[in-house]
Parts: sequence; C-alpha cells; structure tokens
Amino acid sequence: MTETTRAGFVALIGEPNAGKSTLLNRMVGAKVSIVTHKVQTTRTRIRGVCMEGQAQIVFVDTPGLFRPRRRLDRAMVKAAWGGAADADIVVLLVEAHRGLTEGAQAIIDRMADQLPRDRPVALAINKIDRVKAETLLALAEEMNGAYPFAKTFMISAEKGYGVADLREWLAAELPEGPWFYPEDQLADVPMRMIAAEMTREKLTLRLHEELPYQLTVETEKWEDRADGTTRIDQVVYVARDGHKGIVLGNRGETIKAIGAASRAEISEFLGRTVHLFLTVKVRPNWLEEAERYSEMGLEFKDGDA
Ligand SMILES: Nc1nc2c(ncn2[C@@H]2O[C@H](COP(=O)(O)OP(=O)(O)OP(=O)(O)O)[C@@H](O)[C@H]2O)c(=O)[nH]1
Repeated sequence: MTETTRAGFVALIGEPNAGKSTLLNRMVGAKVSIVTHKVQTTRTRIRGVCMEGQAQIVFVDTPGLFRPRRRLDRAMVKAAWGGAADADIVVLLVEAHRGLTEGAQAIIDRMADQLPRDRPVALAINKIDRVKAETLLALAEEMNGAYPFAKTFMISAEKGYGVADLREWLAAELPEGPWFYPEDQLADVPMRMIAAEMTREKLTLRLHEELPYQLTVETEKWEDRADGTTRIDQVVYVARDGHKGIVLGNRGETIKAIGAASRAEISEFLGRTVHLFLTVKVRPNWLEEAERYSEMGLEFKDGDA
C-alpha cells in the first residue's frame, strides 16, 4: 500500500530582515524548482518547493506586504494578504533579539483581521543564536498572548537550528492530496542556471519577435562577496553580428533595461543585493553546441533567424 501524499501552500511572512530568504534557502536547499520563477499568480509568488517524506511543501511569498507607501502599494498589500489567506499554513517569522516590535504587532493585528480563524499560524522565533534562553521563553509567552499560534518554533535560519522540526511539522499539517509538481521537476537546479534563465526571460519579454532564435545566456562568474552582495557576470550569446545590435539596442539601451530587470528579479530571489554585468558576444557555431545546452536542461529553439 502506498503512503498518503500531502501537498499545500505555506506563506512565510514577517518584517523585512526577519530572515525569510535565509529560512527558505535552508528549508528548500538546492532543490529550487525550475518552475519557481515561472509560476506566478497575481497574488502570490512561488519561492520554492520541497519534499518532506511524502509531503510536498510549496512556499509562497507575499511581495510588498509591509511597506505600503502609496495608494497603489496599499492595494498591493491587500492583495498580498489575500495570498496569505489562501495558503494552507502561515508562518510568522520574528527576530528573537527584537521581540514583539511595532511592526510584528501590526502584522498580528492584520492576521487577526484577515485570516480565517481556523487557519493554522506557526510562530517561528528566528536568530535564537543572538539571545539568551530566558529572553526567548519570555518572548514566546508574550507572543502567544498576542495571537493563538498553533505552534511555536525557536530557530536559527542561519545556523539551521530547529529548521528540520519546523519542516516536519509543516509537512504533517498539510492537507492530504496529490502533489502539485512531479518529483522529477524538483531536480537540483544550480542557481547559476536559474539566474541565466531569468535574464533570458527578460530578453524574451523585451524583444518579442525581434528576439534572435539562436540566443543563449550563460552565467560565467558568480561571486558572493563578504559585504553581502553578489556579483554575477553573464554572457548573452548570439549567432550573428546583426543580432548583437538588436540585443544591445540604441546606445546600449536595450541591454541596460534587460540587465536592470533581471538584476532586480535575481536580487529578490536570492534576498541579496546583486550586481549584474551583461556582455553580448557572437558565437557562430552555436547550433553545434545546442545539444550540450539541452543536456544542461536549457531550452532552445533551433532554426534560422
Ligand atoms: N544571527 C542570525 N542572523 C540571521 C539568521 N537568519 C537570518 N539572519 C540574517 O538576517 C539578515 C536578513 O535575512 P533575510 O533572509 O535576507 O531576511 P528577509 O526576511 O528575507 O528580508 P527581506 O528580503 O528584506 O524581507 C541577513 O543578514 C541574514 O544573514 C539567524 O538565524 N541568525
């Protein structure tokens, strides 16, 4: 007899800097789904998918949740809360050393207002490596007085403490049902390749039918710097000189805009500041190498442009 499968959505919420990206990377690990950056609804964005036993946990992000400055932003915040309300489980991440801040309280007020009563919300007190045990217990008590959390976890996303417990709990809490993604789509996809795919996507969006068929993007260099930023160098390969001009655009405007859009997306995905450098090069024997790319899992279209 096969074991029951479970699947569902988990929304990770918290103030900026609470450690959402760090926790996500910890839980999902290298198994970032290739579908991640493509599947996007208006309300939520899928940030990662992981398997825990027979359960498939899909982590969703609620972009622009807590910094509504203008009217438009306020509308987005409302939509983002809709995303959290749609999730099967919500995890509120707070920072141990900052405690129940004004910002965290505002989120709790919103949760009380917007989430259905029976929606399980777990509290994850993060960065426990920065505080003493007594402080933690007092904070857990205070937080649980402010909201009826289904469960409290004390974790360090950075060091990995308590993360496995949280993952196991999430898996057990998810509803029974078939997986959303076939397991083979959750292959280990190197971040370099995902970043290249993001740039390629921006090229497609910007150039539409002008896009040269024989075009690939490769990440040549990746440097995580000590200051917390990442420098990424990518090359856009085209098959002909004429195509180079199309990609560069008038005075380099096209490539500049593509670089800016891709940088923003990669940055958000990684949760780090990214410096992206794009170069356009001509590589005439591209087709011969096409097979190599398909082996790497990259898409390409053949045919003459
Ligand atoms: N000491 C310590 N630092 C942590 C821990 N988890 C995350 N951090 C640090 O906290 C900072 C913010 O982490 P992020 O994961 O970028 O936070 P975020 O919630 O995704 O932030 P936004 O993208 O601004 O919403 C980073 O410098 C992390 O290295 C932890 O468990 N302990």
